[in-house]
Amino acid sequence: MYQIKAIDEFNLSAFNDKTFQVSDTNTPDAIIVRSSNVSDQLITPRLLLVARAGIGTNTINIEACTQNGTAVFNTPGANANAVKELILQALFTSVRPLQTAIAHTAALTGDDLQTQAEATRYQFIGGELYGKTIGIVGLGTIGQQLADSCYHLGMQVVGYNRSSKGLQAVQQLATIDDVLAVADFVVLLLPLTESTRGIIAAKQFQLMKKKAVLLNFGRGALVDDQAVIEALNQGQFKQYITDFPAEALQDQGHVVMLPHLGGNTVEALSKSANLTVKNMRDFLETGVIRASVNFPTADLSFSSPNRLTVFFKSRASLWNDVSSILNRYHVPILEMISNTKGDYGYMLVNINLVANNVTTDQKNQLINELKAVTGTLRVRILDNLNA
Ligand SMILES: NC(=O)C1=CN([C@@H]2O[C@H](COP(=O)(O)OP(=O)(O)OC[C@H]3O[C@@H](n4cnc5c(N)ncnc54)[C@H](O)[C@@H]3O)[C@@H](O)[C@H]2O)C=CC1
Ligand SMILES: O=C(O)C(=O)COP(=O)(O)O
Repeated sequence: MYQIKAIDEFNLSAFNDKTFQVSDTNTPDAIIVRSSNVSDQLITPRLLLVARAGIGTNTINIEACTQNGTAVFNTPGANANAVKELILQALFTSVRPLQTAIAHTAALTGDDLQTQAEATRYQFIGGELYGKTIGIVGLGTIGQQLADSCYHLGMQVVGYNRSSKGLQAVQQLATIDDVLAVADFVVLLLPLTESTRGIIAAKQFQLMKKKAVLLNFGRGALVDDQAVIEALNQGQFKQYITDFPAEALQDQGHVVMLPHLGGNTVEALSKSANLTVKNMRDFLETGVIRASVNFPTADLSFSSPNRLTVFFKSRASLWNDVSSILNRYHVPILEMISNTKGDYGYMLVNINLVANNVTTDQKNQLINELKAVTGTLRVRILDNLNA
């Protein structure tokens, strides 16, 4: 029975069956998590997978997981529309003073509210997004969806991504600095990695238009908060809207903080949770990987009573070593698939232990011999639950 540990709040009813047990153990087989930190202490030899319901994996030590033979999953695209809509809402709110206008209207007293409201509405003259330039830094799933929406709103859309995307709605510029120099609104939608940490700092603010608004929906640490405060104080740009609150930014003028709301819609949470459960079940029960952060894709129909799965650091004669061990145990290979991702590989091998009279002891010996093959990082033999 697989022990599943949930680090954040989840509805785990999908895991209450004979195969899975939700548990508070510190040595789980699988972890399900949102944005919380996954402590390295949980990456034990027993840990088969970490499933991130969401996209950002900066709170998971991916390298340690890979070396431990632990697959890491996330849910690409599941919350993209939610984030896009929140950014649009933030953009609209940044050009029309809606909150103050609503508060002002609510505070009016007397008989003729309409006349009073119209007499004072000049205080709330806003601007339009139409015709303005939006610069999107990070043209992944969210960035592309945002670019399309902004294009259809009549905005000029420029963007930067480390790889060229060939997008119709976006004029892709060569550097982030090029984007900062021309944009009225800059939206950060990068993942947090060693190369993106602090990517927007003092030098970048000097390039921005004085009336520009910076919207950070990627991660707080993409931006140097102290430099934000200084740049705003010096009037180098107009406003910082961030989905990642920080003490340094509290009570600072021209800073708007949201409590990490981007993916927080019923629809996005449900899509992420469903995909997470599917990723986990597929991998634990059949070894199949449709999309993982660190394991290669591998999908093979589980048409045999048993299946061997091996995650390994690629090496020329590894397959020869694995197949000769299977031969020695008289286990024929019925079907197999092997794929690589970077330096690592993953194979699914359909086998039949029952027909070949392999005892439980022999099966355990077989697993130990396979684990001893140079380069193997995780070896599993699965029983076909539908056989
Ligand atoms: N505020 C919120 O609640 C949410 C925030 N996010 C953040 O937004 C990020 C993007 O999300 P998605 O678009 O779904 O992910 P994605 O993986 O589809 O897109 C990321 C894009 O960034 C590009 N990129 C990576 N490193 C780069 C670099 N150094 N320079 C330039 N481009 C680089 C990639 O090529 C890719 O196009 C996530 O990693 C996460 O940190 C995502 C979802 C919700
Ligand atoms: O998917 C992401 O990267 C997000 O930032 C959303 O995270 P959450 O699941 O809302 O904690």
